[in-house]
This record gives sequence, structure tokens and C-alpha cells, in this order.
Amino acid sequence: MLRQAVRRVAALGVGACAGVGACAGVHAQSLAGPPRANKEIHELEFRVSAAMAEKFDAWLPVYLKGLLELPGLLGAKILKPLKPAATKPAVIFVLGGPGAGKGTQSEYIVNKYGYVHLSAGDLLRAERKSGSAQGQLIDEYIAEGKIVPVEITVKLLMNAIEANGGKRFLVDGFPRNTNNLSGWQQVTGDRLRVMGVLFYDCPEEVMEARLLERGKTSGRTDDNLESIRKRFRTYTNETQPILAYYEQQGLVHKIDGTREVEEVWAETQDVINAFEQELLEEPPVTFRVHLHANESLLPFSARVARDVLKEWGEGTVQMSAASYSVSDSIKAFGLDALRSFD
Ligand SMILES: Nc1ncnc2c1ncn2[C@@H]1O[C@H](COP(=O)(O)OP(=O)(O)O)[C@@H](O)[C@H]1O
Ligand SMILES: Nc1ccn([C@H]2C[C@H](O)[C@@H](COP(=O)(O)OP(=O)(O)O)O2)c(=O)n1
Repeated sequence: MLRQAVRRVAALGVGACAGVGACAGVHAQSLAGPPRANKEIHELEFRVSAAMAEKFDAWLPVYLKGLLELPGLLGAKILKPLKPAATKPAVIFVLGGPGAGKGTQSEYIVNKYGYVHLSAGDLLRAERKSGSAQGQLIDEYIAEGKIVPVEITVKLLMNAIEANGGKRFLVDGFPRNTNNLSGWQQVTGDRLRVMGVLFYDCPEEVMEARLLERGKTSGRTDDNLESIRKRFRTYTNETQPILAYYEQQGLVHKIDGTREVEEVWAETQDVINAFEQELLEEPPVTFRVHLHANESLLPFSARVARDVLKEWGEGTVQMSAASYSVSDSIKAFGLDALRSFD
């Protein structure tokens, strides 16, 4: 009987069985074609939960290098460079007028959900205090209720994000104008995943009363009536258009910030829970590898299945394997374009 040009050998959970051939559910899918060459390309596909994808991406090339020591294995290529959304740090922006309750709710979120809280205002105030060259400029902007140039703010934010290495960030009080927004987009590109915007909506008279109260103890140079009013103008003229921008993208979650802290918190949790759910439901990431070998797929696939099970445990990685004769696979996959892992 003619050997099939393509044999889809298995679609199995690595944890489900010890060897490919022994698995229930193994099936052969026949595609017409005469036998060509002895050499085969073994295509292995790994489906990895989004949460594990980054670690798997780091492990796979190292593992394949070791695997190449096996006799009969001629080479290995990783087909798909990895850049899934799931591996990017998630960012939630927290916006609202001065005194709307951004900092208060952010603290609650940090305590319950473990997000890293980055307040643009706090970072700027810390930078000012550190006595850096730009300290005086920051000082003037803050007292005047104006928005500091983004080159300064985005650098502080990115330094904090990179230094922290966390996965979920609350970016509070940013982006506050178009300059903030474009600077952020330029610097972060697609490295971060913006999940949405928490927007605390509160009328000026409520915010003003809160800020004057806060000013009795905050020690902030801008919690006085003159600066507060300037900040309100900046908020209306510069920040509200940013909210409109994100609203158009369906990313804004508006929360009535006038109510008691606990009531605001209850609604905040609903929004964060929805984000958390979204992050959990991230689809798995698929990695594809081609192994070049002399004949016989089964021993290699079984070996990889065992190794993956040992390394990653039951049910973590789903693996399937297929075998192609070299002449067919060159056509099917444009092998010239493949990325070598080394
Ligand atoms: N829902 C609320 N009801 C009453 N006071 C609040 C509420 N949320 C915050 N505050 C108080 O109002 C002031 C401003 O809140 P804060 O969280 O610092 O606002 P923001 O970070 O938006 O400037 C603080 O003194 C805070 O304790
Ligand atoms: N993205 C930002 C955030 C804050 N700032 C400056 C200007 C703001 O009036 C002050 C205070 O901001 P902060 O968010 O700490 O406090 P309020 O929301 O105004 O109460 O910091 C900025 O220049 N750019």
C-alpha cells in the first residue's frame, strides 16, 4: 500500500497518554499522494494556556536543542514567533477629575487584586522631591494645574513598569491630555495591553469640597482653591477629550464617584472582575515546530509528549503531531521562510 503523503497522527492532551500510538482518539487522515522521499518533516503543535505561554516560549528552543542530540533527527525549526496579547502586561487606566476618588479606589484594587498602582501624580511628585534637573519644571506645572510634558511622565511610568515586572498595572491619572496619549502610544507601541479605563465621574462642587478637606493634611502644593480651580479647567479642556477618545473604542467604564466610598468600591469590583475574567479566558497560544527526521514519526512524537508531560505536568500543554514527506511540506509550508530557533 502506498504510504500517505500526509499522516495526521495524533491530537492528544499530553497528559492523557504516555505515547502517541497508544492514545485513544488517534486518527489517521489520508490525503492522496504517492510516496516521495524517505525524509519527513514532523509538525508538532503545542497549545499552551495564555498564562504559561511566555515560559513555554523560553523553554521550547532550549528543549529542542537538547532533542537534536537524538540520532535520526536532522533539524528543528520553530514556525511561529510568539507575540500573543496574553503575555503582555495588562494596563487599566484610572481617570476622573481631581478629587474624584481615583487614588482611594486604586488602593482598594491593589489590596484585593494585587495590581501594581502607578499614580502619574505620585511619580511626578517623587521625581520633584528627588531634586532632579526637571524638579523645578514639574513643580511649576503642578502648582499651575497644568499637565507636565509627556516625555517626563511616560519615562517615569515605563521605568516603574519595567522595574516592577508585574503583570497587571493600574495607571492612575494618565493619559490626561493628547500629549500624554500620543507619548504613551509612541513609547509603548504594542508592548502593553490596555484593558480599559475606569472613569470616576464626579461634579466639581463635590470634588472641590473633598480636595479642600484633603488639603488640610495632604501637604500638596496644589490642594488650595486657586490651584484646584485651575486643575478643573485643565481637566475639562484636556482630559475629557481623552475620555471621549477611549469611549469611542468602547473601553470606558463610567462609575458614579459621588457616592459613599464603599458603594463606589462595589461597582469598581464589578468592573475589575470583568477584566479578570477577560484575562482568564484568554485563548491558548499555539506553538508550531517542524522536526526534520529520517522516517518514523512515532518515536520522536512519543518522546516529546513524555518530555512535555514531565516538564509541564498533566493537562497544561495540549500536543498534536503530524508527519509530512519533505517534498509536500516544502510546498505546503514555504520552509524557506521558517524561523530557526537558533
Ligand atoms: N466616595 C468618596 N466619598 C467621600 N470622600 C471620598 C470618596 N473617595 C475619596 N474621597 C476622599 O476625597 C479625597 C480625594 O480622593 P482621592 O482618592 O485622593 O482622589 P483623586 O486621586 O481622584 O484625586 C480624599 O481625601 C479621599 O479620602
Ligand atoms: N499625567 C499627569 C498626571 C498628573 N500630572 C500633574 C498635574 C496634576 O494636576 C498633578 C496632580 O495629579 P494627581 O493625579 O496626583 O492628582 P489629582 O487627580 O489632580 O487630585 O500632577 C501631570 O502633569 N500629568
